[in-house]
Amino acid sequence: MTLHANFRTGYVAIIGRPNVGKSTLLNKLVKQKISITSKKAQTTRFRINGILTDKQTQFVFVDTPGFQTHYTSGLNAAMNRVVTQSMREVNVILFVLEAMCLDQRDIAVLKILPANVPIILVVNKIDKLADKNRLLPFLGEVAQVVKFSDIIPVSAMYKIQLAELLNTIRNYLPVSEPLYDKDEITDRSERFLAGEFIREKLFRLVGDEIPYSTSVVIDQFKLENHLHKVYATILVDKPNQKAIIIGKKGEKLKQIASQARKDMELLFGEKVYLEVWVKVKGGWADSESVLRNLGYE
Ligand SMILES: Nc1nc2c(ncn2[C@@H]2O[C@H](COP(=O)(O)OP(=O)(O)OP(=O)(O)O)[C@@H](O)[C@H]2O)c(=O)[nH]1
Repeated sequence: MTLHANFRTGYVAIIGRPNVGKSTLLNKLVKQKISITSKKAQTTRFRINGILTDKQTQFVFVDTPGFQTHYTSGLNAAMNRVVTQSMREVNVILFVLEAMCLDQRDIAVLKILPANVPIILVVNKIDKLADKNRLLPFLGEVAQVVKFSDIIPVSAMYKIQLAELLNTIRNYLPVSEPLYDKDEITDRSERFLAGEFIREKLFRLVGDEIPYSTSVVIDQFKLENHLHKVYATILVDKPNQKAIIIGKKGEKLKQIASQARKDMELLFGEKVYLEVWVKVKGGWADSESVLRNLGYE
């Protein structure tokens, strides 16, 4: 590919409280399912890069975990560290809000944004607005809290104004050659994404109280004659949680594994053999060494 004379490349952080639509936005921008989405809050725990390369620009997106203001376990402290770290290294921050919703949790996130990085306010879910006239006064209210470089209302889900958003982001990226091959969508390994898919199904299919205390570990990930073999363990705190995840006659776990396997096959483009076990591991969310093993810094 011959490079455009003013080709730009840079890092973009997507920040916002849980459930405002950060993962959806990233997925729609990079046009492929990479980050996990769910109706429940806080499904993203890791930093995930999504990469979009067009003729003039390479956007390297950093999807950050839902910033946690309510709980104080070691896990959430680790997650907040990841958020703060990822923000200092980027060229521009997208601060995502849900239209007409500005509360203390959003303000808590706004307070940790670094002063020296441009911030674009992305007001998401405008498709839900029955009365569009209410948007302008709302934007005025938010602009009083922090000075934004730009304000772009969008609907991530319905891809409204995403081209405008990309054009605006581009203005803040330095002229530079691409950092990644143009076909790369994420620098996360397939192994990592396999774990993310299982976690997503847990969030979708298991009752409310369970997922926050669970984690997924990929024990083995190998490719044999075009067959991906994935062996995973879901770690839970208590035996009753294990029973819920497994379900009656193992039905729930079967459903989780089968849906996760289908997503993996789509992404890898090949057949997947998936085995998922559930193990009780008390108190893991507060143990520093377990957190390190799971990939948190
Ligand atoms: N109506 C509407 N719903 C949206 C839009 N964008 C996201 N959603 C929904 O909002 C919910 C949360 O979206 P996510 O993308 O998982 O949110 P998130 O900010 O990444 O959440 P965490 O991972 O918890 O931090 C999901 O049910 C999405 O389908 C949008 O533009 N319009």
